Amino acid sequence: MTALLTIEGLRKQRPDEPDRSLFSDMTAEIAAGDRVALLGGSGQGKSTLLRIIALLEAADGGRLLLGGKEPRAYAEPKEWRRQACYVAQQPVMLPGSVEDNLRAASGLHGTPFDEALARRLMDAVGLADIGWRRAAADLSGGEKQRTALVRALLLKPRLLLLDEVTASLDPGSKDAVEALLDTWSAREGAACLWVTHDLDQAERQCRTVWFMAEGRLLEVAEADVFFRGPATEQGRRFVRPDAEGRTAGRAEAAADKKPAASLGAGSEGGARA
Ligand SMILES: Nc1ncnc2c1ncn2[C@@H]1O[C@H](COP(=O)(O)OP(=O)(O)OP(=O)(O)O)[C@@H](O)[C@H]1O
Repeated sequence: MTALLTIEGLRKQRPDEPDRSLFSDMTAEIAAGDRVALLGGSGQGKSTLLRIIALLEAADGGRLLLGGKEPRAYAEPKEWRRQACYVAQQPVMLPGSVEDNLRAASGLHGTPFDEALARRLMDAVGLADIGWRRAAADLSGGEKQRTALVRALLLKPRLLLLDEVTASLDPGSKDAVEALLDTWSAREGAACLWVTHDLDQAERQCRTVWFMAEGRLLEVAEADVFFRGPATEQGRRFVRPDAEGRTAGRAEAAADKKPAASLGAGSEGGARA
């Protein structure tokens, strides 16, 4: 079966030092509906890789295929980006109101705006009471982050590129977003590629880990195998258990499984084949 996303020998030079690679020889695949955590220390190029996959930045070598097709086989980059949607850590709100932002995707792609779904999604991320006429620029960082996520989900992408999407959220909102993405991924068959520094979140949300270190994809492993014992010394140092067996990135209270989000009646309508 054709992978949803294939990256082959991807290479990126460092923006500040073009003679040195940021990463090279990145080869991996994501299947439809898969959930992958892209882990690694700060500055490895995780966000850069997500942005390359979303065609927001160019690679310096290698190939990308989405649904078995290269970017040039798509009529326009926006058609690729609708299917492989990047959700930024620092979300950019478009000028105008919350509603303008929620309607942006349908405006761009000429598809009808599903207001009922937008309301259910805003409810699921804890923004049921936010006024849609409010200026989007005035929202708090966490409100912007959740609005940007809902805006992305309304596109019904096949691949969500999630760049630390819960980083500005309080614990309750973070749980709500995780529960929504759980439900959404199962219901829509959307694959998720998570960049997160929260190892508990990675373990809860993902079946597969891609571990980046030393400018390469050093390990691709099932998440439970990786978290039980990384295959490389670099991986073991990254996971680094303390005396109680926890790792540096783990929040103590976060080990419990979170309840699934309810999207209410009618949200099955957009399920993909
Ligand atoms: N536009 C840019 N100009 C100059 N340097 C950049 C630019 N974008 C990224 N970099 C550099 O490229 C490297 C990789 O950045 P990137 O944000 O992709 O790493 P990361 O693994 O996501 O890091 P973190 O975990 O800290 O978010 C960093 O050294 C960063 O400073």
